[in-house]
Amino acid sequence: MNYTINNLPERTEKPRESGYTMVMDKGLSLRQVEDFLEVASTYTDIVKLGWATSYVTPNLDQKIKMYQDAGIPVYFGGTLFEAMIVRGQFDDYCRIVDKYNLQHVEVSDGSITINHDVKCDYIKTLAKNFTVISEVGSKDVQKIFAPYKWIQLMKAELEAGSWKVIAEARESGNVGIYRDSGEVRQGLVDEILTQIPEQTIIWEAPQKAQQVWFIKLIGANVNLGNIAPADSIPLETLRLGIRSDTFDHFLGL
Ligand SMILES: O=C(O)[C@H](CS(=O)(=O)O)OP(=O)(O)O
Repeated sequence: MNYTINNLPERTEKPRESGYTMVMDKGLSLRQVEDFLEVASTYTDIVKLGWATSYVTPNLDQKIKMYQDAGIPVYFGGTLFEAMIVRGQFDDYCRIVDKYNLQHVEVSDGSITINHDVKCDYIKTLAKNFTVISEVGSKDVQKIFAPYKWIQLMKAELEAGSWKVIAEARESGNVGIYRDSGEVRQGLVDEILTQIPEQTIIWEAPQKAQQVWFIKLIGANVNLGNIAPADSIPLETLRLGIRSDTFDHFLGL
C-alpha cells in the first residue's frame, strides 16, 4: 500500500482461499489487459473470459498468457461449456481448455436444462484434471428455485468435486440470487449460509450495492465475482472500509 491507515479490516493475501475477486473480461484488448494488470493484479484472484467471448476475441492465446504471467488464472465462462455440450462437443471442449493451458473450468447449466446427476458427472470427470468451479442458478428470470433447492444443488456439486460454487447473477446482476431490480434475495442468501460454508461460494455481484451488501454481511473477505475490470480497485476500497458505503461498518472493529 502507498501509506498507512490504521485499523483496517484484515485482508487475506494471494493466493487466497477466501476474499476472492473474480473479474469478468468480456473482450478487453491486449493493451487494456496490460493496463488492467498494472493497477489491479494484486486485487484480482482469477479472470473469467465471460460466456463464449473467447470464441471471437482476437489474440486469445496472448491474452491468456498475459494473465497467467501475472499469476492470475483464467477460465472460460460456463456458457462456452454449455454451448459445446449441447452440441455433443465435450471432448472438443476439454481439448480447447488444454490447448490454452487452463487449470480452471466452469460447469454451469444457466442456459440449458440438463439432469443434475449428469451435471455432477461432468464435474466429477473434469475434477480429475482441472479445478472445477460450478455455477448454480438459472439465467432465466422465470426460473426461481426455492432456497432448499439451491442448497441441495450446491451441496451435490461440492461433493462431486467442485472447488467452489458460483451463485448466479449474470453480468447484469438481476437474476438468480437477485430480484430483477438487483435487490438481493436476502432470505435465500441467509438460508444458503446455514448449510453451505461461505468460503466455498463465489457470489456474483456486478453492482456496487450488491458488493456492499455482501461485504457487510460476510466481511472484507467475502468471495465476489463478475466484477468489471474497472471496478477492481473500487471493490478493494469497499472491502477495506475506505469508501463511504462501508466506512462505518468497519470502524470500531
Ligand atoms: O453467468 C454469468 O455471469 C455469465 C455472464 S452472462 O450471463 O452472459 O451475463 O455467464 P458465464 O458463461 O458464466 O460467463
